[in-house]
Amino acid sequence: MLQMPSKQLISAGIVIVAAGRGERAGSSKDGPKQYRPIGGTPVIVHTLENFMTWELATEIVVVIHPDDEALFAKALRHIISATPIQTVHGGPTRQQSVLAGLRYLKDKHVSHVLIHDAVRPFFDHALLDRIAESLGNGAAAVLPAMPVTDTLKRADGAGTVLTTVSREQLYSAQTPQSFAFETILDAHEKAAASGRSDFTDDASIAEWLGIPVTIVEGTGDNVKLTVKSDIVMADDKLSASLLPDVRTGNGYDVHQLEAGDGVTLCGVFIPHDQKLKGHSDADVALHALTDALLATCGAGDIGDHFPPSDPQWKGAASRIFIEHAARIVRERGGTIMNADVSLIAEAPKVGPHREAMRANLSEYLGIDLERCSVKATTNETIGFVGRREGIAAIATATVVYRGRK
Ligand SMILES: Nc1ccn([C@@H]2O[C@H](COP(=O)(O)OP(=O)(O)OP(=O)(O)O)[C@@H](O)[C@H]2O)c(=O)n1
Ligand SMILES: C[C@](O)(CO)[C@H](O)COP(=O)(O)O
Repeated sequence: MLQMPSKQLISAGIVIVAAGRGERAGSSKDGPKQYRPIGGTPVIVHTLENFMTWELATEIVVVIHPDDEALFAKALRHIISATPIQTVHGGPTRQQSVLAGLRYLKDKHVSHVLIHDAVRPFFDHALLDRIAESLGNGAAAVLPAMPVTDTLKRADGAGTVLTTVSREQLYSAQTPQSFAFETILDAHEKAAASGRSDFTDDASIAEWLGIPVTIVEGTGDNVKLTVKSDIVMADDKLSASLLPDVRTGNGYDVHQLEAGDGVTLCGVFIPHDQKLKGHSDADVALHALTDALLATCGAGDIGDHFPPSDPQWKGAASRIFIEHAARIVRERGGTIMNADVSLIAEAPKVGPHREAMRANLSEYLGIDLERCSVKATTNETIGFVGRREGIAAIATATVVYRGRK
């Protein structure tokens, strides 16, 4: 007779707790740590996709904070699968959030439940299968854990070591902690009724009631993203496996010359017997470079952002325009790698001012001087440039955006 693998005997509800505030990770414009991008995608999306592609997951509920509705909806836009995801609101402690998720699953006919921290995105299906196998073999409570490998110290509040603690028999607890559904729901209800809300994991609630907890081997990668450096490390790890997304943009601009006292090029004023005509300071070089930057992320051109018809830009320093473009690039995940400007002018001479111009670009764009280049050529006395009727500029920007898998 064909034997079913014991993991197939379970129908697994999944509770993903994501209602924490992530205080230890510090604040960020992306919201609490579960919504911060790693490798370009919010942490919680990695976690969700990992469960959604596991064959035994029958029902997934995500426990979110009431303030995070919009953040969660935005994160979901990264998910291609049509699998519906339910949400419920969590409570002030992890324990209360888990109970909210378990209560949601009450009438969903799942035999077992896997309870997981949203901020542990790096588990794999092999771990889930080990857990399911153990549950299928009759374990009431399964804890993925790793033996402690560091030497452990107990210290006083001032940071002085009091003693070395033996690591024998010590394990570091991970999630998903997994249970026979009715058993853990009942245990959580009892813990809540007792007035306790300080259990930091679900296995400890089972232990509190004398329910045996079986350890299965966790994975070294299944770390909880707790502090800021955990998130930086996770981002580096994922970003390294992404394809580089290098984009170049070019820009071109011309301004007419008329009688005057000097021209401003790359933010440097050069005394001259002519000036450039324009609505702003007519810095043709910065205008071309602004367009080049905007072109790396399809953000239109300088006129879209600073219409010449708008009186507020009359006489404006073009530094405003280029800093605005650099900000847009950064907001869209870009890192400016190189900025290259070629000026085409019969006069004045650019050479003596070139280093000052590069220094300005470096300051405006917030990048190293060696990534900023300014070159100049005459037009060999021909054409409108050669007749000193105008100055032209061509610019190229190179930007690396966060890559894609
Ligand atoms: N009231 C809470 C507290 C925590 N969690 C979730 O439980 C997991 C446990 O991770 P933890 O690092 O403790 O998260 P936070 O409580 O957010 O972190 P902190 O203590 O630094 O504020 C996280 O996915 C977190 O969102 C939750 O759902 N509800
Ligand atoms: C559930 C848990 O992730 C297992 O390691 C952990 O107990 C959460 O505890 P924390 O104190 O909220 O970090």
